[in-house]
Amino acid sequence: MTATDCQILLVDIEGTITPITFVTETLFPFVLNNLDSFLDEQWGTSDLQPFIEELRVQAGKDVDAGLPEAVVIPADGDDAMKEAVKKNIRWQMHQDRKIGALKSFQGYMWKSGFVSGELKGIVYDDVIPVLEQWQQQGKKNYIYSSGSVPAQKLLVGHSNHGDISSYFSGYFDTAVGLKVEASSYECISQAIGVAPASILFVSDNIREIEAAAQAGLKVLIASRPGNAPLPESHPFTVITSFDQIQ
Ligand SMILES: CSCCC(=O)C(=O)COP(=O)(O)O
Ligand SMILES: [Mg+2]
Repeated sequence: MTATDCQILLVDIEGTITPITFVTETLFPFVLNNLDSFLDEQWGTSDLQPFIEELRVQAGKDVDAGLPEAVVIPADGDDAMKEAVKKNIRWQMHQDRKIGALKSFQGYMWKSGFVSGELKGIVYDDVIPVLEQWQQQGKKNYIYSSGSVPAQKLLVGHSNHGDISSYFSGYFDTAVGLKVEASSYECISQAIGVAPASILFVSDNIREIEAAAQAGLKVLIASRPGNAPLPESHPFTVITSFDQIQ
């Protein structure tokens, strides 16, 4: 079976359909630059509360796991807690952690930026015709990213190509498991209701590609400007543009 025999195109975001620089030079600075004022304004609101609780629970796990420099978040709700949350987020973002609690919070902060138009998701031009073509052929496109599902929807709903969400039939984040674990791809295959071999996964991260291949998915590595270098030798096909998907 070749890639075009697949029924499902499952794409990563950062480094695959979106430049890494958009994430590191636009999305992440938006959080870091607005963090203090955002938390000062939103502190105590019921909308913010679940995100803070998720961060607090994760901080407890990080401390228990003995992570160096892990920042404890107290449960008292006062200024000390707010300052610990700020410190915790900065610590996690400094390490570019792909942890659900951080990703959910980032997505919550990005919402105002995408809705106001200050943020516009960047999607490579070569991606759009392929999404369109797969859909026209009765196939389906999905996203699997470490970014939270709400953040994924914001990015494709407010992109440089307009609202491209109609090309996507569904979204997965690390709620199904880490992207470097084969079981996550088995979960996705079950959730979509197709055999792993009918799914083509495209990602810039070779560890994710290895995990997906182990689960039986077809895989392609995306090599985009600015992506991390790949090992000299590996068994996978590399594409530099989505028009090479065939
Ligand atoms: C709107 S998704 C934001 C990008 C992000 O935070 C991220 O971690 C993307 O990771 P990926 O799994 O898509 O490489
Ligand atoms: Mg990626």
